[in-house]
Amino acid sequence: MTKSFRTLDDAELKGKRVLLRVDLNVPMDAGKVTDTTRLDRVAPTILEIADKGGKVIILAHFGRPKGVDPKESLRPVAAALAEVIKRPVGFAEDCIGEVAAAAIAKMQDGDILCLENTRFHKGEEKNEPEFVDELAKLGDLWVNDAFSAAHRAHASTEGVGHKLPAYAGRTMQLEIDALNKALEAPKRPVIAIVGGAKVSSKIDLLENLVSKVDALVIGGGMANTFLHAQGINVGKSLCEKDLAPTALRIIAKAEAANCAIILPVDATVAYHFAPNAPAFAYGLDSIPADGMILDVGPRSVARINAAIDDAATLVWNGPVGAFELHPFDAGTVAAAQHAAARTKTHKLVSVAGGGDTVAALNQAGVAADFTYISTAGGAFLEWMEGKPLPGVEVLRPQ
Ligand SMILES: Nc1ncnc2c1ncn2[C@@H]1O[C@H](COP(=O)(O)OP(=O)(O)O)[C@@H](O)[C@H]1O
Ligand SMILES: O=C(OP(=O)(O)O)[C@H](O)COP(=O)(O)O
Repeated sequence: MTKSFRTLDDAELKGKRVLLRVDLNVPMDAGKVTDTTRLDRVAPTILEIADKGGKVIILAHFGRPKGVDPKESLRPVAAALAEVIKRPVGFAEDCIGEVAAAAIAKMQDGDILCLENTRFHKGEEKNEPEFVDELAKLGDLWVNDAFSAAHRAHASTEGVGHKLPAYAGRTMQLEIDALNKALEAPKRPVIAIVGGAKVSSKIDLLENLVSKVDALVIGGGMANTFLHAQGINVGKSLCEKDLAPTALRIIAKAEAANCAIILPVDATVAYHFAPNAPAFAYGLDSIPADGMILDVGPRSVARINAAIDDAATLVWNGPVGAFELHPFDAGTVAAAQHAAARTKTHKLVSVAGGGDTVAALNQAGVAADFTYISTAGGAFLEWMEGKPLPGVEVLRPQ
């Protein structure tokens, strides 16, 4: 599949200003990167361009800021990237305009520069032509190595690819090859686990996913919206109540497609989100009004593990609990360990992806036991649905 793209093998890089789109949307805690998987994965592309004499100009987003927000700066991520690749990484406080142009003008061949969060400009997510032009004039060619952001038709993930010669980076190539290999003709039954907190941006894709998989486990923040839709009181849990009709539609579609929907049957509840906060297992008929569901409960874990036992292939995006803080990691860790053990005994092909999901599997110490770990979460699920990804399509020769 990747043969239909131009890759770094086809690019003349020496002396060129290479706009390199990567995904630096890494998990952070108190200003420190807590999982470097996405940085590790883009390192080969950065080093190859630099070593071939290109000027590496990194474009990336971080979080979902509304305008400029110092809390969502890429500066600490650029510093972490420098540690990973063991090379200096410069930083410019804007991704367009004079600040960016001046920093690029100072670059020598082989230098690496990270530009500030592209999402500080509203033109990024809107893919505005003026913003695309501002980005495009900073480079001679564009390399897309952000498979995990390829489902976004944003200026830096798609727009610039129409303005400059476009190439796939090494991670982009590897991801598509590996996913094709693992999932092109998946062994059935296929089970998907979808959790996490990005409810509104991921719920729609469940609608198509239910026709591709035999069972869908819904956990994490995503599950709360489904529970609420079924009339269950979820207290103060993360829940997007306005999406209840969507959740009910997905349940109906799953029934029509013969896809089993596996929702939590109990919950781990706390009254505040803090390390080692007192936590209690509740049945779904008795979630306290002032409590928050922060993990699936023990009976739900047993159900998830039994569903994994029935499957030949697992795809997973989104932790089933707020795994960053103990004890709310219990459900995710237990399911991850169970899937890893079955993969090791060749009973399961397991593919998991997403910035936080991979961090959770690393935390559980089992990422290496999975068949394949993708950097992508939402993009991987959209790929799974068979949807064209804008950041991939733009790489195909016109
Ligand atoms: N019940 C829950 N309540 C609140 N947050 C949750 C819950 N379950 C999971 N999360 C959060 O979901 C986040 C990950 O979601 P998401 O970004 O969708 O995953 P990924 O980055 O793997 O694609 C984590 O920060 C985790 O704490
Ligand atoms: O972290 C990402 O996706 P993921 O949460 O699906 O793994 C990507 O950087 C995309 O981020 P976005 O969902 O804010 O566009």
